[in-house]
Amino acid sequence: MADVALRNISKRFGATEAVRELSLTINDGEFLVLLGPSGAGKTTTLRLITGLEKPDAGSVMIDGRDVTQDPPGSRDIAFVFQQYSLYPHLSVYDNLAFPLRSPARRVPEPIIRKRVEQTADLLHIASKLNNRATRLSGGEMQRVAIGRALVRDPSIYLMDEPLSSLDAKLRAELRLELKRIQLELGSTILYVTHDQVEAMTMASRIGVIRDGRLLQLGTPREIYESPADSYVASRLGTPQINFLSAGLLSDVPVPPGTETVGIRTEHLRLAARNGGGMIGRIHRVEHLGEQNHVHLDYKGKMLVTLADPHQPLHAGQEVELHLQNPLCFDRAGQRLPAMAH
Ligand SMILES: Nc1ncnc2c1ncn2[C@@H]1O[C@H](COP(=O)(O)OP(=O)(O)OP(=O)(O)O)[C@@H](O)[C@H]1O
Repeated sequence: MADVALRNISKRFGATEAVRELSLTINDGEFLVLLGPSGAGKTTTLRLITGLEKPDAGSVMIDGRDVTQDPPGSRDIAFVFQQYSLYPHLSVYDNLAFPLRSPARRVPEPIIRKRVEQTADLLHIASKLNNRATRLSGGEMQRVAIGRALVRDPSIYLMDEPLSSLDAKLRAELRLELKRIQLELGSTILYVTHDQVEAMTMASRIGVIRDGRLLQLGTPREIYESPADSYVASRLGTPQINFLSAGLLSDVPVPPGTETVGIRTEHLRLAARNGGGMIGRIHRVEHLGEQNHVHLDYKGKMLVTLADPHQPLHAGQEVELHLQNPLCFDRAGQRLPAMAH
């Protein structure tokens, strides 16, 4: 495995600036997740690393070597796509062996067998090695697709939303497995997704990307607790963070220059009316089993928060809102440091 670095990389397609002056280092053994909406430039970033696209400016470095002008085949990168790209007429075994059988590699058959069997064990598909690739469930196919990357020992694995075509249960299962495998093998992975749960659970660090720009890079905790701006704050957290104009608050100390406060569910406590300043009216309570989503109207603005299912709350009820350390943003949406206590 190796370090991979992008230095000030830009790529334009006609009028679209897909990637703008993006710099990023993926450290050896790191699981870095690029999180961003559709069209943010995630796939283009991966394609620039593989060499399938050439940057207009900037460079790609692998282990300190500038590979910007090198052809894709020489870069020693394994790529897992969104859709499983298996050879349908081949068995699972032959699909897994395929990357090792290229004439350039000349890997002896006994070593291929060993690598394929180890990989199949790792992915819990050892019993399926003789199946035709098409005779597998969606989850098994995607395991084989991931396995085809894992049989090799490249500088880096690039993964483009590899779990997005699976149902929620399989996604959750493979998320855990991918993380386990990455830790076990010490692999370097750059993984792109628009799914915040994948980013939060698997990443060593998350890079939040929008309109081709890297907005913030940090551990999941840093990104969640100390977002650089209101957009980054809105990318993580369920229910989504609520934004309120600072002028609507009463008795909540905020730093000078605060235009908007960001209220996550853990910043908001609902209580029975008892003379407090901020009164909201419950609009709807959604019962989700282990918790309730409470939608409430505060001065004409709808807020959504979580509440304990045992707390007696119902539509039409008036409650007090108690804010604890909400996030504060200036006019431009940049986060302001919290007030000293
Ligand atoms: N070959 C191309 N020709 C023209 N425009 C392109 C090309 N590839 C990407 N783009 C544009 O560049 C921007 C970034 O696209 P990219 O595929 O990198 O986004 P993404 O973050 O991977 O999105 P998604 O999550 O939908 O895959 C988009 O506006 C897209 O339309």
